[in-house]
Amino acid sequence: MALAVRMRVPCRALLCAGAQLRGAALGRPEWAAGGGDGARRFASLRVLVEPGAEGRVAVMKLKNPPVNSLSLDFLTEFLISLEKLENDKAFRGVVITSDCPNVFSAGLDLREMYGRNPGHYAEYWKAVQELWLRLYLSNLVLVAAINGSCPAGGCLMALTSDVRILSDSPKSVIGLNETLLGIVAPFWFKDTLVNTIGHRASERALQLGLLFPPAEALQVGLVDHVVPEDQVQSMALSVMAHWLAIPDHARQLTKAMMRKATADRLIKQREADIQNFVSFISRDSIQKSLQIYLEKLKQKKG
Ligand SMILES: CCCCCC/C=C/CC(=O)SCCNC(=O)CCNC(=O)[C@H](O)C(C)(C)COP(=O)(O)OP(=O)(O)OC[C@H]1O[C@@H](n2cnc3c(N)ncnc32)[C@H](O)[C@@H]1OP(=O)(O)O
Repeated sequence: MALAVRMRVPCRALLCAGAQLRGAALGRPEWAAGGGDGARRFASLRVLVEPGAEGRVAVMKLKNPPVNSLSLDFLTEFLISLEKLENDKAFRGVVITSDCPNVFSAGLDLREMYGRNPGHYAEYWKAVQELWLRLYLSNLVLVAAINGSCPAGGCLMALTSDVRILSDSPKSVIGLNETLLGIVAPFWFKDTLVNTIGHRASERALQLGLLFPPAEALQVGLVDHVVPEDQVQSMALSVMAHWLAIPDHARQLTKAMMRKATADRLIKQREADIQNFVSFISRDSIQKSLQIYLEKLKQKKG
């Protein structure tokens, strides 16, 4: 138990207080609790949480259209939802999936990293760190039901889960493609990938910014199952049942033992990591790369 207690993310209360303040400033929180069998259902603008069939599992649907990019507001709502679930002893597991067609998450919101001021970059990066720490160290069983494309920060988020199920569709590519944008995946992105697929495969994937199609993602170990699109959620729930058959305390302590060193590496240097991000992202050359990438995304439509 002591280990589980030590694993709690520091400054969590502080960030959440900040998150709620942000919400209030934006006219939130707008949590809508359901009645009847939906007593434990709640929703914010961008995150919908409903109980799965078995009651002990929640299904969290990300709905920040069009592509679930991880904006600061979205990250804030995501964190609050996760904290609610962590604190509700009724829940033992969460399936994370997308409410946006064909996209699980487009990753970090490029508009939060382009043309803003250093204070904004710092606030944003702190929220990104917090979400990663909270997901990576979660006591809950997390299953990512990846029902669409899953680049960069989307992939990072999926990699924090205990199990990944990917839909078998040409759109469902997954990977840390940061180099394609002219940016560098931070060490904790890299560590999370290495812990999943090993050093050599990570080195290749990171340098080339590979986005793996389903069969290759399965082969390299980036995902655990590839299933037809309409079976992603049912597969996630069935895998969840298997994981929930293990006593929580033993599973949680084992998870903590496996992940603590990786998380501690960031926890010990959070502030330096924020400063590093701010100075990197503020560089003219990086801003130029992001501008070009954003323009390419827009042109793709025309
Ligand atoms: C030490 C320093 C370290 C720095 C490390 C920084 C780390 C960054 C990690 C990241 O996550 S960076 C983000 C990387 N993400 C991507 O490369 C994905 C980009 N998006 C896509 O490839 C596609 O959008 C998609 C996800 C495959 C979906 O394609 P689809 O055809 O369905 O939609 P689009 O028409 O492309 O997009 C719709 C709409 O959304 C905008 N958009 C897409 N992705 C993002 C994003 N990540 N952030 C902000 N906005 C995004 C896109 O521009 C379109 O906007 P419009 O206004 O409707 O034209």
